[in-house]
Amino acid sequence: MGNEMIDMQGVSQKIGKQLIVEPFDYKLEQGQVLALCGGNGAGKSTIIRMLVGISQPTTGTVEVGGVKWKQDRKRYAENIGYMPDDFNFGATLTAWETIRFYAQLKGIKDARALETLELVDLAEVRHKKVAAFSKGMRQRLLFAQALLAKPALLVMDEPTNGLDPYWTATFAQLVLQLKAEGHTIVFSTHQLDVAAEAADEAIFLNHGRILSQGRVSEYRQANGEHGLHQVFTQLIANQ
Ligand SMILES: Nc1ncnc2c1ncn2[C@@H]1O[C@H](COP(=O)(O)OP(=O)(O)OP(=O)(O)O)[C@@H](O)[C@H]1O
Repeated sequence: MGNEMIDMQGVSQKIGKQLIVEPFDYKLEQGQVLALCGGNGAGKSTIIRMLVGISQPTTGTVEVGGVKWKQDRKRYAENIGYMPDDFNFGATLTAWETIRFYAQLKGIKDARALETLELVDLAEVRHKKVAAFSKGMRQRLLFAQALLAKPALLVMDEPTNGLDPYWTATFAQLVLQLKAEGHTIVFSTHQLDVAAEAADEAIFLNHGRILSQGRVSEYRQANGEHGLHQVFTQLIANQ
């Protein structure tokens, strides 16, 4: 048996009569970074929701850290930190009150809560209300929330959405830093340059179908500097 953090076998998702994600198999080893790449409505969030256990696949099985959701939901969830897309924190709370709320839910000490805010450069503004935060600052708070418990698997849906160029580049660096600390990371993105910089593997999706999956280094080797853009454009053109 390999050292897999994620093992998805025969996974698909149907909503009503519509096949949202076609059946696929995928394994990701511990300590690796995966980027889910695809346009609007490709199925990225649907795969992420199945991975974190918010929704169950119509067919197939998902294992995280050797645990199936149905076997042991608590242990399954304990492995995962999740940054959803499109999430609004309670706007009446300050950033500090917000992160402490999530920390206390998980039995995490204040020192760690502060450390995560420092990591996303929000410690100094932590006593400001989240209502006064920009979209990018809220994204960074959401990122901090996902990191609180130092999860073995960090799953992020469109994490760079709303981030300025500085924070987009910083995000890629943070992913590499977290990888070096041993985390396994999955994130979805429209930004192929972020995928190229931070990911070891990429999955290209379109209309719920995986068109290609492979090592970023191999895509780069085969297609040069603009490897991922080239692959994506060709895959869509060949559809
Ligand atoms: N609850 C639902 N009911 C019906 N259709 C759904 C539902 N959830 C998702 N879909 C459809 O499934 C498809 C995939 O959606 P999904 O949100 O996974 O895409 P995505 O790749 O994350 O897109 P985006 O980049 O726009 O966020 C879309 O066509 C969407 O309309």
